[in-house]
Amino acid sequence: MGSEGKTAPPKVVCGDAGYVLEDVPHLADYLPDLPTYPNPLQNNPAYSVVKQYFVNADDTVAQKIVVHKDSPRGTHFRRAGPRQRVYFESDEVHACIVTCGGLCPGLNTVIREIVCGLYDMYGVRKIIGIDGGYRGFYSCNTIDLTPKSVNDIHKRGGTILGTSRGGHDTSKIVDSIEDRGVNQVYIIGGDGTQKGASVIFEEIQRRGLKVAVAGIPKTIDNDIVVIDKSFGFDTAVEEAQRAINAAHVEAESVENGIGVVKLMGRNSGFIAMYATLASRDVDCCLIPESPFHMEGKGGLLAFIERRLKENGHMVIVVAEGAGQELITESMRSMEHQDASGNKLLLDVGLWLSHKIKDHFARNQKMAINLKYIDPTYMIRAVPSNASDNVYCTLLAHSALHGTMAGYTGFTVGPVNGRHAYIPFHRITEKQNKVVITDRMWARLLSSTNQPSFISQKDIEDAKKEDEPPTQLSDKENSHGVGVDFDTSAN
Ligand SMILES: Nc1ncnc2c1ncn2[C@@H]1O[C@H](COP(=O)(O)OP(=O)(O)O)[C@@H](O)[C@H]1O
Ligand SMILES: O=P(O)(O)OC[C@H]1O[C@](O)(COP(=O)(O)O)[C@@H](O)[C@@H]1O
Ligand SMILES: [Mg+2]
Repeated sequence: MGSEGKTAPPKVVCGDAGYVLEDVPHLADYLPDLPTYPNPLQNNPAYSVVKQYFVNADDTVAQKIVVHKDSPRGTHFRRAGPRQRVYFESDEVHACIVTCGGLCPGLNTVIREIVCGLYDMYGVRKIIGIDGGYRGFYSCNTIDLTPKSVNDIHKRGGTILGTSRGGHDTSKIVDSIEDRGVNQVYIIGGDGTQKGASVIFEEIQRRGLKVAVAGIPKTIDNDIVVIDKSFGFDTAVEEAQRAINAAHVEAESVENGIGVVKLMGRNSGFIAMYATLASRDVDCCLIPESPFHMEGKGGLLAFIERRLKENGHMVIVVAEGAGQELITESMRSMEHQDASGNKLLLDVGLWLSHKIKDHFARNQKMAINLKYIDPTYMIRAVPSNASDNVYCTLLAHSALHGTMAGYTGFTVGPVNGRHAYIPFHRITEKQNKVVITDRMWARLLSSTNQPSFISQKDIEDAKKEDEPPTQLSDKENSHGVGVDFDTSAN
């Protein structure tokens, strides 16, 4: 089937005034003679009345929206949405959906909306779910998915398909795709999953198969670059408020009360930062991007003493990846990894709680009353909130419009509020991190009045970096927290 060849280089198109399109692959790139069909949406009673429903073939989305008079137009991505012509007939499509990596609110909503979208908009009838992440591709069990079977799943946390870490064997996965006759693969997962999706796509292309591969970015940590934010993040921040409120109530009810709340965030502290900014009850927020120290003037312990003297209580929010180097210094280093190769973290919340208790007990300066709350999995296991549900729907629709139109090897997501198809390599080349020399972290520091722990070297390093901004980093181009999604064309 088709011509077998090497992996194609990234598709980059340059235009006038510094315009660059970082395009995504298309089935026609390696299968040039594929037939096309009119998009069945043009006869769909709900959608046919929409003015300009189909996306113009040349529409692209700018990565940078704040520009200066003379600045080049910069990087663009192909705009997501339905096309006039599609590369699959309805009864030809055999789609599969897989969820990988850690849980995240909204996984079930994305699954539901892919199934219902393919059924209702494109008349697709063959959709299966892969059981338990990538390794499910080489088990016999698959789950038949219909609008009826997925009808209520968005009200539940987790993923009805199950998930796993590790177990990615590219050629076995593609063998399974080929053997089952699957021709559209929807892969929902984080940075690790998108790396896996990228190599699956490359192998499919190498074998010359008419199989479209779409990635839907999932990460509660919001550590995926380029896109405005990831689904489930808002829900997580909202759910974290309950834990912070509990910590605050406990802390202010006793003399010298300290509430320590640990939140998720392996390498990126977005949940902790936004939960802190939203709550206003937090006195100190510790994230992986901002190394801190305990002892001495300007250290965390001195700050705690000061805040307790001023207010009589305090709340500390700590992201799970914060202070790892401090813990490994004081314990024997344990370099363990999970099945996907992610570093296993030491419990910073417990460590911090012991350190604080020990400090006040040793110095006998004041009696403290510390409560440690670890709501991490409770925050991850809840169903998505209303706004994440709508966002998940748009992601699912953008993904299936893309595959029906023959695009492949892409991740879908909002870039400056407009959904775009982004090549895998742009999503997987680095992680999205809180930039501690940006305005958003400054807002946090000013709201908590905690020590910044930022050294002159951090400031110099940040100045040297000249990278395109990401949305939540609140650099020049970002929207900050709120992203107004244009729902009209997704
Ligand atoms: N570099 C990689 N190449 C291929 N597969 C990968 C890669 N990194 C991770 N994976 C696979 O992706 C899946 C999820 O990865 P993981 O890091 O656990 O979660 P997440 O996708 O949420 O970041 C696992 O099955 C893992 O084997
Ligand atoms: O206990 P698990 O399932 O390995 O998950 C823990 C990890 O999952 C996360 O919430 C999200 O990580 P992924 O996006 O890689 O799934 C991390 O913050 C956390 O370290
Ligand atoms: Mg990850």
